[in-house]
Amino acid sequence: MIEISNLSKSYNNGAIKAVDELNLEVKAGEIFGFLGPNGAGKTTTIKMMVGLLKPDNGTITINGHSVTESPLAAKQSISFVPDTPEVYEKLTGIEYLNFLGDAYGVSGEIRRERINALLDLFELKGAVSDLIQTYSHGMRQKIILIGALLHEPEVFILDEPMVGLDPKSANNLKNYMREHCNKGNTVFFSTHVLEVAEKLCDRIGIIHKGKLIACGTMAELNNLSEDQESLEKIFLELTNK
Ligand SMILES: Nc1ncnc2c1ncn2[C@@H]1O[C@H](COP(=O)(O)OP(=O)(O)OP(=O)(O)O)[C@@H](O)[C@H]1O
Repeated sequence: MIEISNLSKSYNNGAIKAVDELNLEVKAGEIFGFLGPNGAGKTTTIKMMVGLLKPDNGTITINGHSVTESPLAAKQSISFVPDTPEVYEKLTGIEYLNFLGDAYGVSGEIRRERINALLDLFELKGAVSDLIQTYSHGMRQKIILIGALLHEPEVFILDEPMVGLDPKSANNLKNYMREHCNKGNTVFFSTHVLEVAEKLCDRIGIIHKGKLIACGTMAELNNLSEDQESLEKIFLELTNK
């Protein structure tokens, strides 16, 4: 469960208000899609949620733990997939996964089983002994996803996760997200792919110029728009105001 209250963040000594008094709640068992135009404040919000940026104001609580007051407890239940697949290039895929298994305390048979299943799911088994520096963009994205899923996070946070994935892997990831939430976990992800958000998410939030301008189920968002045709139409109407 994620609770965000009055969250704000500025850059350049206040000249750029990236996130402005954001309030948001995502319940256990929900897939939440975070949408917004370029520069709206999605990545800044996500970086504060995972403890990579300090908020100017407001609070973020993950499964009851404040990200700023109890960062270790909060981070233990999070996995984060950033929008740029930067990863230790001098490790092989399997060395990287074992490193994360050690960091998150996933050991023995469970580690082996999960790594095998996830490598099969994302079709990366053939490359797992190669150095990550030889991986393509999509392969790097996949090894980061596998590493992030290794400890079966209660709260799975992803910044534009479909970018660089081939259609089959993207589909496998979407199915995984749904199964993960069906077990009572939470998924929060940002995307520009409105079709994915419309089909996959239980609820959607739209951020524009740092402010949450809409939030709800597709049915609730439909009620905010004169043109109830598609999420694309609703998004364009709301963010053009
Ligand atoms: N390190 C930084 N220093 C100064 N300004 C920044 C910094 N990072 C982001 N910004 C600004 O903050 C605002 C929000 O940026 P952010 O990256 O959070 O948007 P976003 O919604 O993730 O955009 P995109 O969809 O393009 O990835 C933008 O105006 C951006 O220029």
